[in-house]
Amino acid sequence: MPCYPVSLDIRGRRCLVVGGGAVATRKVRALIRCGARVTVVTPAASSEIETLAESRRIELKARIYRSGDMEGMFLVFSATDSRPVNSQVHADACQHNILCNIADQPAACNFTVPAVVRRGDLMLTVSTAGKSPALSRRLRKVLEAQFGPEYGEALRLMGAIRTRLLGNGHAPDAHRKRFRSVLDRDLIGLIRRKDIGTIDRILLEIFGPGYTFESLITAEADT
Ligand SMILES: C[C@@]1(CC(=O)O)c2cc3[nH]c(cc4nc(cc5[nH]c(cc(n2)[C@H]1CCC(=O)O)[C@@](C)(CC(=O)O)[C@@H]5CCC(=O)O)C(CC(=O)O)=C4CCC(=O)O)c(CCC(=O)O)c3CC(=O)O
Ligand SMILES: NC(=O)C1=CN([C@@H]2O[C@H](COP(=O)(O)OP(=O)(O)OC[C@H]3O[C@@H](n4cnc5c(N)ncnc54)[C@H](O)[C@@H]3O)[C@@H](O)[C@H]2O)C=CC1
Repeated sequence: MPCYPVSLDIRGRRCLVVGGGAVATRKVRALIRCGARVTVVTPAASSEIETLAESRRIELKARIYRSGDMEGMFLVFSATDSRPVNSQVHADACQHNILCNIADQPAACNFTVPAVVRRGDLMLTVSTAGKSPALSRRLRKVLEAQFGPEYGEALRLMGAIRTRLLGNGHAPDAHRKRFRSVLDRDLIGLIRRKDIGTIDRILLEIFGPGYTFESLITAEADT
């Protein structure tokens, strides 16, 4: 059965990470970057987890896992080196209906974590449904080489144009055509070459006065 892809907004949500080794640390790093409220439960933590706890960016419970740790969690990750502990976390998460990721048991995961390339708010992900993380990593590197920072900037520009157009009313058919034509005019290449003069001429032609690269790009902050 294929996996269902989603992009989760986890800002302010409580997430539990059981374990404090290399895999747990990778999960913690990704979670706090996306604004989650992270609790780590582990008797032995990596220095990165220790530092995050000291600066109060995460909560650290320096002990072995207990079923009660699951209470009130939005997502749960188990990355201990003990299969029975990981299985217990899985059983507890199932009982509480909480989505869980179990590091050593892809088949028991409700969700797996893909390899990620970020360019501003643009996110490219690779998943192999747990079959080959090495292949995910390899494809991530291919994507990284192919999609440079210009894609992040293009997204910022397209987002700003869209916000402004939608602010003036909905007209999906007309908007779709205009968005396609700006992309058809090699917007990405023009941004890569920093040819702002040509971009502004194209924007004027397609969207009319007031749509300049500089004004749009400064209006749109990455989230
Ligand atoms: C199922 C999943 C569960 C989950 O964690 O969500 C899972 C499970 C396991 N990983 C294992 C090993 C490795 N994991 C990596 C790397 C990554 N693993 C990631 C995700 C996932 N790993 C999920 C599936 C994602 C998918 O569908 O592809 C990435 C993409 C994202 C991230 O973790 O941040 C990140 C790359 C980030 C990047 O570089 O961009 C490497 C590569 C390396 O380090 O060079 C190796 C060694 C090479 C190899 O084994 O392939 C083992 C075996 C342990 C053992 O041998 O016993 C298991 C357990 C098992 O399979 O039993
Ligand atoms: N999903 C993935 O991307 C990968 C998964 N793995 C799997 O993930 C597991 C963890 O890998 P590493 O982080 O390298 O291991 P590690 O040995 O560095 O860390 C294990 C951690 O689990 C903690 N732990 C042990 N018992 C515990 C308990 N009862 N409660 C709470 N914490 C406990 C330990 O204190 C330690 O911090 C491995 O068993 C491996 O099979 C390995 C590589 C990649």
